[in-house]
Amino acid sequence: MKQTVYTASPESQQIHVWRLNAEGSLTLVQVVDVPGQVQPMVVSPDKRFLYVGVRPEFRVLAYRIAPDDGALTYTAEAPLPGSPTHISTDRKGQFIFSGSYNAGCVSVTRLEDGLPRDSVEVVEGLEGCHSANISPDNRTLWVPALKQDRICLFTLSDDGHLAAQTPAEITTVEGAGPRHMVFHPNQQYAYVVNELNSSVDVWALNDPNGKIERVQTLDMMPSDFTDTRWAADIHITPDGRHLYACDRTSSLITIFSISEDGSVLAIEGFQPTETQPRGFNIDNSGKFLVAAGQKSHHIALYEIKGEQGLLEEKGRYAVGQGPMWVVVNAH
Ligand SMILES: O=C1O[C@H](COP(=O)(O)O)[C@@H](O)[C@H](O)[C@H]1O
Repeated sequence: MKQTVYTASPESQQIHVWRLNAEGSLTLVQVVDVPGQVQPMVVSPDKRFLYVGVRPEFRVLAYRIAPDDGALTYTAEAPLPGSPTHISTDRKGQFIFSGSYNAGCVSVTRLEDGLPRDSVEVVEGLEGCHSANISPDNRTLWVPALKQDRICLFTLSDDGHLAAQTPAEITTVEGAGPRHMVFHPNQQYAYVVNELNSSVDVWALNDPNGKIERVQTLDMMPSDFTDTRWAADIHITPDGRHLYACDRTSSLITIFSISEDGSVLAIEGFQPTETQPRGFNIDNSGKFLVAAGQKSHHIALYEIKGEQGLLEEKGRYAVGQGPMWVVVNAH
């Protein structure tokens, strides 16, 4: 399996393309100058395209991915209704979802043969909208509205429209600020990182009547941490055994183990990382983690080790200015 790491650096308007070598190192393949401040990125389910959200002219750009070395070629673009804070796709590669924190909306852009075309839906009134996450069955879009302490639930129709479900939302504790999330591979649990109180919620999805219940809330900070909490990103290993979440003030990655059934998290340790880690990701084999330091202008590569999933640093690399998003593609 070949793997490519993409990092987005909005301040220098660049995407760095890296080959991830099996022994745990990165080799620079390409530096792409992007026509705008590049922030969120996602690879299409068929691995042919990288979609990136840019500003100040709000657009999604599509880059074709070279199958041999992962290099990018600009191919197409489409406008977005607000500054793209988060970009994702549905699981069939028919739609792009973009959440906008500043515009308080989520939008759906139709894809045609992998290329972004027209906008088919915009839902407003989602204050501090921070991500859009399609469920494993491709039916429900989970949209955290950070400033409203709620995660809105929409049914995705075949033509890309979003209909509020009943109930239309789940709520966190007051002041939590739900931001990013991941699903367990067994499809029974979701894990949400809350920005404003640096906690992680475990949501159970296995109720026979479809009720979504919060079954655990964990403080992700060390017990002696007293500074401002400012969590950012969360990722899970493909085998569902380890979960990681980062906090920007402390520049720590919290390492969690996950119980066999996915229902219980336990903190295994804290990994100091690059300054102000706003984005990180895990490779497709579950062996490596790459974290971006928005203030260090470097990325760090870690090997995920042992039963506890602790992180061992393998190297750090200069990227562009203000790196804040990491994607890993297997091809
Ligand atoms: O993480 C955060 O994100 C929001 C939105 O970011 P943007 O890059 O889409 O403008 C930001 O305003 C907030 O302060 C920050 O904590």
